[in-house]
Amino acid sequence: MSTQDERYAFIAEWYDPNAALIRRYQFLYYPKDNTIEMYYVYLPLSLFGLVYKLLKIITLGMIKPDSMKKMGEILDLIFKNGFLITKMKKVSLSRNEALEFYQEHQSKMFFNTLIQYITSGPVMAFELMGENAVEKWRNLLGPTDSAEARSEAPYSIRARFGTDKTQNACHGSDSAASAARELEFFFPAGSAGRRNTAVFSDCTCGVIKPHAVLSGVAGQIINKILDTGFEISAIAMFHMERANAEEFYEVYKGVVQEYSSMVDELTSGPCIALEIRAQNAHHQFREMCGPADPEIARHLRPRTLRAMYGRDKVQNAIHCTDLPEDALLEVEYFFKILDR
Ligand SMILES: Nc1ncnc2c1ncn2[C@@H]1O[C@H](COP(=O)(O)OP(=O)(O)OP(=O)(O)O)[C@@H](O)[C@H]1O
Repeated sequence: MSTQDERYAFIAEWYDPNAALIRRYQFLYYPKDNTIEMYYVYLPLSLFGLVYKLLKIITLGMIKPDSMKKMGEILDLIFKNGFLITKMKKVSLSRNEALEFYQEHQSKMFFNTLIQYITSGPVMAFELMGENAVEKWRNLLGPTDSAEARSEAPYSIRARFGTDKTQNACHGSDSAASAARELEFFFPAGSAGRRNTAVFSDCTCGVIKPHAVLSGVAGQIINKILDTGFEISAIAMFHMERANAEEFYEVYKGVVQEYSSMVDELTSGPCIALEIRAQNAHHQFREMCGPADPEIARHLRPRTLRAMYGRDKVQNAIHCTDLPEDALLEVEYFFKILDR
């Protein structure tokens, strides 16, 4: 081949969060005129499913009722162990939903106890992505029995947060096939899935921004919010469309210079929306977030979330509702309108 005909071919993969699949592209680079060509490599959905299964790169994780108060620490461990969380939602399972989810255990002696336990309070389901995710997540969980976990795998999640054989902190799919079924149970393709747990009263809205989620500090932020005594009554991950982000930030349009950059940031990756409850939630939570500019926050209020996790006025770690009268509207925007 002459240098005139020379070309370099690359396969690039991009995880499309809206479609929840990996899109594959072929790039061709032609040195003779410095041009590129790009082709979308089409694989039917079923084949993508197969690829997922073969590579075992996604799995379902769930924080069980006994460990929901440790949600922040558990999420932090997940990020530190190199997983990507691509979907997440706090839900309350009804008895029928629990029976369906744990159908494979219906003949077991412990079945009734298990159903009672898993419906005793809200749980948090999440999709985890990473190399060999099914096995890696099960290893991080440790043995089923928390006591055994403490002696055999002392750094595992069940050793650290579990109580006994039933109350063992977290669940993980046991195979790629179970992962596919369980992910479909919580996050069915083409619909919002299980109902979120928002209560829409005495609340305010918090949104952990994409830069903070992508840099792996969302667990620490959630931990601090819980430690301060706020209730996180609803939580879900969103991948915002531009039109939605513009609508959400509508009140800042023409008022705040950074409006367009704020929209860019909110659409740059996954964000985590929270319904925060407390007495005087709006005021208290704003106090905890601190001044909008992290530089100012670091000088004046160094223990606030923006001082600790913010980078600049746009990437300031967390959004909190400005005006008390907008608090419920913002919570409704995420948990009634976007998560229908
Ligand atoms: N012997 C038991 N006594 C009481 N509860 C049990 C017992 N064995 C299992 N369980 C409960 O049932 C769940 C499902 O049991 P399974 O055998 O699938 O364990 P696992 O695969 O380690 O856990 P999980 O499916 O939740 O990830 C356990 O996580 C635990 O909550």
